[in-house]
Amino acid sequence: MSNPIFVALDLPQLDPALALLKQVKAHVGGVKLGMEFFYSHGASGVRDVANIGLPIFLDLKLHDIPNTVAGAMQAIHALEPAIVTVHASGGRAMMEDAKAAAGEHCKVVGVTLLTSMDERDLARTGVTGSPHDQVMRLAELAESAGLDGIVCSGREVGAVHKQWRKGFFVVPGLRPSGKASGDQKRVVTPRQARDDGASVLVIGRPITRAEDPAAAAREIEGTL
Ligand SMILES: O=c1ccn([C@@H]2O[C@H](COP(=O)(O)O)[C@@H](O)[C@H]2O)c(=O)[nH]1
Repeated sequence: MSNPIFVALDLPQLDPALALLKQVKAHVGGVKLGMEFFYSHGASGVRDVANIGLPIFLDLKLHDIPNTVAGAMQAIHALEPAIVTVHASGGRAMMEDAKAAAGEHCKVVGVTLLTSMDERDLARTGVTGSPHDQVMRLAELAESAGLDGIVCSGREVGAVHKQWRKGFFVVPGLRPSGKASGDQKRVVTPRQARDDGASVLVIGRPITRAEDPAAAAREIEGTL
């Protein structure tokens, strides 16, 4: 099995981000670039990262009307991302149009419920029920819209995997045992998520903020 770890390169400066990626490259299978990276360094920053030779996951969490999201998907074709995110709560038509506009080799996955949210946070948005129920509901919607998979926490991935056998499941909110959760609330270990059916393990700070990022990535890889 190829390495499922995608390191989340949430760093404000381009050169240190590229240097860090070169250090950890041997121990990860891809790189995840989110809003912090994209808004700071744009398409040219993405190309600089792509030159290092790892698959690119553009975690832009698109969420707008269908026409606008489809236009954004077309605009990022040239960057040849392997994976792009949209918010599943943007609705079925938005997800259908996002998938239709994506490049042939680009997986489109729907963010269900952010891993930084628990039941109380969800209730404050006006949604009653558990995070588990909300993830299952949005997973069903994403599948019916033709997406490749979803983003969910490791607490739900086992159940979603049973319901959507061919789905592609991206799991952030991962912490090796004993490491600080920070702002993440629905947390599991990388090994647990992998055993429960995660296709991609998104790991940021446990690697990028480690004293020795290459050693941290190697250690996590060794637990899988
Ligand atoms: O529900 C979600 C969706 C996306 N993320 C992203 O994953 C990484 C996690 O970083 P850590 O430093 O390992 O906590 C980050 O880039 C988020 O934007 C998420 O955490 N949860």
